[in-house]
Amino acid sequence: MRNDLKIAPSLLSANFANLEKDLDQINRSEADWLHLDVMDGVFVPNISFGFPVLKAVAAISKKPLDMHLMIVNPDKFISQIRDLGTMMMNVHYEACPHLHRVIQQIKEAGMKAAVTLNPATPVAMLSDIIQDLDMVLLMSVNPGFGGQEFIPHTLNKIRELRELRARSGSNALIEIDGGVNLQTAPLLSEAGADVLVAGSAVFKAPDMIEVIHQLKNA
Ligand SMILES: O=C(CO)[C@@H](O)[C@H](O)COP(=O)(O)O
Repeated sequence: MRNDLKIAPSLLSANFANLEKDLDQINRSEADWLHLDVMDGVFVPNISFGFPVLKAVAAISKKPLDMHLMIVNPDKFISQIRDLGTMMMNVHYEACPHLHRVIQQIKEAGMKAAVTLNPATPVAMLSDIIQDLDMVLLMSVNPGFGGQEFIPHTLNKIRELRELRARSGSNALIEIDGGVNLQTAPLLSEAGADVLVAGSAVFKAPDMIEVIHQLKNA
């Protein structure tokens, strides 16, 4: 069994009427990071939460913040994201025509930098940037909503990404987001994922702390 698999619960599936209670469970769990999905209604067909909520969450989260920006022009918000105490800033390949510049700006701001790929974007698109990345996030559903079904082709993409990573000498972690649960987590772990994001599998469970423990041991 691996002992290095990281779990990042996605707040999108939390009870927004009682965020403090849900965050207390995450704080007391074996979760490694807290995953925060910011949506703008333009890049994805949904709107989630913005800076007022992020500030309140950052103030009580004891887990490092893994910020997933599903927005156009994410470079406009780098300093505001950094000021929240963000550990990792994820931007979408599909949203950044000047990706190299954005990655450098994120790192200069003192955060780790990650690039996210939508399900239809090939891993090969990262061949000229992977050496600069701390992480690659592969979407295993189309971004915008929690509770969707896992796209099995993601398993092939993980294997391709591992090959690209090895060829380029990159240390980028591989994170998977969408449809992660107790059935898919062992497959993802075996394929070589380093970080699993789980929304509904965690926040809709009767015992969040126990589910996180089980995912961690997938
Ligand atoms: O980025 C997203 C959705 O766009 C995810 O982070 C979801 O929040 C994952 O939810 P589940 O598929 O685990 O319910």
